Amino acid sequence: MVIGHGIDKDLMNDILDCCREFFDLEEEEKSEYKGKHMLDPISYGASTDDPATAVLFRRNYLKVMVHPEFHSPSKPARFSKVLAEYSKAIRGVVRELLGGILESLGLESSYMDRAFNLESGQMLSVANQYPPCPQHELAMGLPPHTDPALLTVLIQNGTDGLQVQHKGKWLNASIVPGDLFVNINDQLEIFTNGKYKSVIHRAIVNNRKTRLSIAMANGPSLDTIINPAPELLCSVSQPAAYAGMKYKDYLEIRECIRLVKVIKS
Ligand SMILES: O=C(O)CCC(=O)C(=O)O
Ligand SMILES: [Fe+2]
Repeated sequence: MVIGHGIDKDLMNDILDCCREFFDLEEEEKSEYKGKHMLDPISYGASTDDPATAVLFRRNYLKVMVHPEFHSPSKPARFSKVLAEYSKAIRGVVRELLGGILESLGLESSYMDRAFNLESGQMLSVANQYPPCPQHELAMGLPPHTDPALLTVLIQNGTDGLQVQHKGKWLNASIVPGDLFVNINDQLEIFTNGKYKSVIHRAIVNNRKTRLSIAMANGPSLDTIINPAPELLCSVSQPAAYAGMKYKDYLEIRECIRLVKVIKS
């Protein structure tokens, strides 16, 4: 949890309101964004659209690429302005956090631009809406997963539902409005050669209130290959435990694995 991050609370409430207003639009207005490919600049969808997730999962989502190119749905009217401002603020916090993480490993914070190409890094805004579900104990919002990027920064509308796996147990993440919940992602696990682990998490649903969360996923640029940092390796005691690949290929392989699961189910 990150507090004292300096992001205006009104801005956090505004972006949550904009996402809620987007989900409240008529279905025809949202349908132009129905996603086809995971690298579409804007994609809107529901777990019920996908045969693999239709029965068990209850989630609507809106994914928007906000960096290095900025995109935004045209409605609600102020969405674009608020999303641009919020993305910029999150990028600032992420730079600070990554700098601290690199220093904690004895590395220079300038690694961020050399190794991650953060200046042209891919940033994806993922808004998740989980409507109340009468049989909530039989359903789920999002299945257990790790996020593929470097760091994800999440906020929510005051209703909990995120769970994090720790020592084999699911722990509820209670997120205070105004705080930022930050997860380590796969590319950072690779870079640190497993010293920092990508966090396994999932979202559960409730039978009372709609939950809204916004996860800002901050990755390297799509062409970057992240390898374990040579400074953290020793050929005898700490050999590289991961093989790097282009971030774009990594994302595509993950998507293929997901689709294979859909076909098999
Ligand atoms: O809604 C949540 O709390 C989790 C969202 C999430 O894990 C994601 O968007 O990757
Ligand atoms: Fe996630």
